[in-house]
Amino acid sequence: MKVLIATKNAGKVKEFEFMFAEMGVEVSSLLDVEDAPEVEETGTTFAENARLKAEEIANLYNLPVISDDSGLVIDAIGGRPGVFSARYAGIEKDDDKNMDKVLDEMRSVPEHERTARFVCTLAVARPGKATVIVEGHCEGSIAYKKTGSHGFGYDPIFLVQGTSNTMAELTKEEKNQISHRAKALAKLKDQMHLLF
Ligand SMILES: O=P(O)(O)OP(=O)(O)OP(=O)(O)OC[C@H]1O[C@@H](n2cnc3c(O)ncnc32)[C@H](O)[C@@H]1O
Ligand SMILES: [Mg+2]
Repeated sequence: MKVLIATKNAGKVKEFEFMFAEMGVEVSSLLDVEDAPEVEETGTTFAENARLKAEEIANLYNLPVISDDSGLVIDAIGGRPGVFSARYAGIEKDDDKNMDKVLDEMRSVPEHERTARFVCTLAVARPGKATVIVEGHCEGSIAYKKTGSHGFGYDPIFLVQGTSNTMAELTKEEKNQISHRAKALAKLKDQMHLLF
């Protein structure tokens, strides 16, 4: 069994490969597809963007697909970067620049006001059928500096709630136990038949 994930983010692909392997399912992504389109993320919510990405790719290749729209929501700055997480510091999707921008905006925010969460919205789209959308959250707070080298995106500045570790200090096994992406995928577990 194989499922197409409608994403070009290599960090997401690795996590899906790991989580789907436990279910005996192989994963491919738009990184394996020549000339895959760049779907414009014009939505104002994770769910709208997840739907846009999944439906465009499902209709184009006439296959069931899963898309992932995710990001970091920080309370002290009005929920930013939110749906702009990938391109917060510019269109070139530079994780380091994105984190630097967040750290800079959060420099004078005291510890108890640094609460944040990762959100992951997954959409399952099938040609000619209704799209299914699920969401997972992972609570935490924003560190004052980057620590750790695992994971991707904002992981080095995200302190996991109830620990003194950033998400980037966790092993992939640990992250995939508690992450927003793992929680969202768990909600799809009894709907896997939609994909095959
Ligand atoms: O749209 P696709 O092709 O899937 O890839 P993308 O990188 O553009 O993905 P999004 O539009 O969903 O943007 C989400 C951004 O949020 C961040 N992000 C999402 N999940 C994360 C995670 O588990 N850890 C750290 N950062 C994460 C990361 O910077 C992503 O680029
Ligand atoms: Mg994107």
